[in-house]
Amino acid sequence: MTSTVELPIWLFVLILLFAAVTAASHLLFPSVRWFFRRRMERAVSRLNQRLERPIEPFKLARRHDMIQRLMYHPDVTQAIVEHARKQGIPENVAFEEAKRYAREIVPSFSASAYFGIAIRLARFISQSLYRVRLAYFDEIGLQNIPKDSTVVFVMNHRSNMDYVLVTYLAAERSALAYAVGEWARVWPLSRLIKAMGAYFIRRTSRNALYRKVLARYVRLATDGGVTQAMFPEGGLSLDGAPREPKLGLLKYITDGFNPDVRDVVFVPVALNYDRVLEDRILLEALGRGGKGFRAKISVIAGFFLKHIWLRIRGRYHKFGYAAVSFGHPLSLAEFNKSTHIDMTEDLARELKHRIEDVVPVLPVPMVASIIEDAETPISRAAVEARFAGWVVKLNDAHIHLPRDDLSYATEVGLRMLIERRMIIKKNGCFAPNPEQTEALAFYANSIRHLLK
Ligand SMILES: CCCCCCCCCCCCCCCC(=O)SCCNC(=O)CCNC(=O)[C@H](O)C(C)(C)COP(=O)(O)OP(=O)(O)OC[C@H]1O[C@@H](n2cnc3c(N)ncnc32)[C@H](O)[C@@H]1OP(=O)(O)O
Repeated sequence: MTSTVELPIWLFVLILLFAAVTAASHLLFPSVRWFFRRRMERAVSRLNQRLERPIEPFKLARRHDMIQRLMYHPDVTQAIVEHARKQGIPENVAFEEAKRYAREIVPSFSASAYFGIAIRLARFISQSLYRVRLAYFDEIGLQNIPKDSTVVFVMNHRSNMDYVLVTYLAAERSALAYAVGEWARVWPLSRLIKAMGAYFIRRTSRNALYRKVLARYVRLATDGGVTQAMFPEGGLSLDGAPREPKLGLLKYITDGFNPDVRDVVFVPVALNYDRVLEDRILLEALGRGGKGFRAKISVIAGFFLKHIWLRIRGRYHKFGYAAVSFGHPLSLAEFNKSTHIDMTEDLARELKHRIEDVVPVLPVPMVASIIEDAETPISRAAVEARFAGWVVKLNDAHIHLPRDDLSYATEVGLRMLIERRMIIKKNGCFAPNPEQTEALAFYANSIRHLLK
């Protein structure tokens, strides 16, 4: 063993390199990974002390383990066999296909990314664009949600600001795992969204294997107590009115629901705005028969650059009020006790009802509906009088009157609608701008269901 070996330098260097890589992968990397995991666990346990709903161990599980759990679940294994038979492909090929779906769906939550970056960014963006208000908050209902239940926030979808606002407003309570459509599955956005703990879903996928993997993941996350957030409408409202709910995710949550394991509590969330950032783009899509929501990067960049320039020149105004309501929670265990022909459908209808009930009534939507309903041009005093009338009639609804001042609220509504040329002023009276009737309707439609 003591004899010397003569080696060419390049071979000696190669041997050294292999030794270094082996040492790193077997010694250094695992200890670095252990170090960072310990650090993350300490950070999370500190976080959990202040969160109302602590981050669940399920969410912190290693992504690889979660994918394995999904892949070897009997339901998924059976779906793989069926898929292979139907497609006439070998089972290992079907297995790899299912694994691809699992990798696409399963997030890799990072508490530091969520609480360190996203929450701060969400607060900054929300407060710099809007006067953010909490319209209605069922304090007692939310406080009485059992700690061991799984909470699912179900919300209406009016703008991409929805999840920014709700993430910011729910920050003290918990980290929300959103169900995100395929539109966001572009690198690097997809990595960021997975780090937020959100999971990707495909809409209109007719692939039974994919849907089985998705259904199983939703089941695992729900049994794991993960606080979730979803938009049952399945997409942004194009005309401003609430859309019919899609049933898939709700079905995946109710299928196999066992109240003895863990209750599921749905929290209805309703959002409304004096100005929806994407309103023109949504109306364009509506004009194209709802096909394709086209938000060009150049348009978005131009929009923000214009407002940064206005801010530099001190002429920037926020986009009015943005309000969020947290409605009366629904316990699935309780809901399950009453008889249902189609539980999922009944559940979807009840949640839609609870969301719509608490949609915040803001100055612009209210003034827009008053002017849209007026047969003839209407004076400012008449607008204010009708506004006052609705405040009385809608005693259950959540009318946000800035400064608790009806006259000021009327002023805000009229000013913003004039500035955006959705209404015109002639001889002291206000009327819809004939070229902007859809835009005016877009805001009126958000509360139309309350003005019945
Ligand atoms: C800057 C700072 C930022 C800070 C921020 C931080 C965090 C930020 C994270 C990002 C956050 C982004 C947030 C994005 C927000 C969106 O992307 S919203 C759009 C995506 N979300 C959704 O679509 C949710 C609602 N959609 C669904 O539930 C849909 O059903 C699904 C699951 C997508 C599937 O849709 P689909 O393919 O059209 O199929 P669908 O006909 O609805 O039916 C599906 C299932 O429902 C069943 N079903 C249908 N009708 C019935 C019935 N009556 N009874 C029972 N079952 C039924 C069907 O049988 C089928 O079941 P399976 O055969 O699969 O078992």
